[in-house]
Amino acid sequence: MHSVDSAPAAAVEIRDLVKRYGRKTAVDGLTLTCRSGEVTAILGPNGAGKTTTIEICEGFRRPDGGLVRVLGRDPADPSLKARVGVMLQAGGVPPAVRAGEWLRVLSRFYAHPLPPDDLLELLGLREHARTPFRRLSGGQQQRLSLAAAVIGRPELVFLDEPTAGLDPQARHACWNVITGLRDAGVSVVLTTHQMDEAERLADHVVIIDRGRVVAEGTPAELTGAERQLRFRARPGLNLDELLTALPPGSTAKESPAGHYIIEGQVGPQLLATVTAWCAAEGVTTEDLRIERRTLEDVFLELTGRELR
Ligand SMILES: Nc1ncnc2c1ncn2[C@@H]1O[C@H](COP(=O)(O)OP(=O)(O)OP(=O)(O)O)[C@@H](O)[C@H]1O
Repeated sequence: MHSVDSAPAAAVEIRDLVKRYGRKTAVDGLTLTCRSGEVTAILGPNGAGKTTTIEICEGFRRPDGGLVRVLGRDPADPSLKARVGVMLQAGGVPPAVRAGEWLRVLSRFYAHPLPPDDLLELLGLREHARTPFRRLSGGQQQRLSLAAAVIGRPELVFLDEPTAGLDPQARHACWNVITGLRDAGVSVVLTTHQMDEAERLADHVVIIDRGRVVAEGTPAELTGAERQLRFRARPGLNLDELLTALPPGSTAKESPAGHYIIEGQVGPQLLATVTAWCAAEGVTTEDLRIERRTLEDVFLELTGRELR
């Protein structure tokens, strides 16, 4: 029996979401689930519909179609305010307010806030506690926004490109805060177009392109455990012929044009066979390497385009 009061199985449930801006369809039938207690990364190139999707979940935009449930409720439900953390862009902070003061003010709205000083320390902002918001650098303002999103110990946090433009040290500080949230059982939904961020942080990765989900899974599921041989060469190589030279069970594909991927028992023997075949065909290879697939590769293979 389904009870209305039971805890939702999913932190966020999105079904057949559609959002149009005039004639432009930004989100085009998107379906995804963000599980409770997990970090879900929504990964996609510029304009894929990530921000639109997340702003609909935050209750800032209304969808044109489909269903969105956040902690089992409509995103506009006012009771979500105390339970959901949102990382706002700089706009929400009074320019003259000092960083530490801002966190202290916000913390008073919550029953069990995180200590503001701990957050400043974690995010490398301790020396800037007395700096007015307008005097903080862009990256410092961004970290303060992250602190503001999590200070109320929310059950769920939405982070739209939380580390875009940060230097490596600040990025790591943000990653630590995000993994700390997950360890504390908080559900995190973040958008990114940085592969390493998704691979590093996410339990579940949803790759979107042109407003639709093109693939999803754990980073390991998406990239596969297998190693592969990759190289670039002129487009249109006769892969059927190459396959006859390779051990049974090997696969070879060209995706996109001029980019070749061989999978199977990837080792010295396979490498030698491929290079010998290319030499016999008069094919010059570039960038020949054996490696695990990255999310970047997955995206390129799925869409034929680079992620950035
Ligand atoms: N307010 C708006 N009015 C008109 N078009 C919009 C508006 N907001 C977004 N779009 C368009 O909708 C599409 C999806 O935009 P969105 O910002 O959701 O993508 P994104 O994946 O977050 O991209 P980015 O990584 O660049 O932030 C884009 O083509 C964008 O130009």
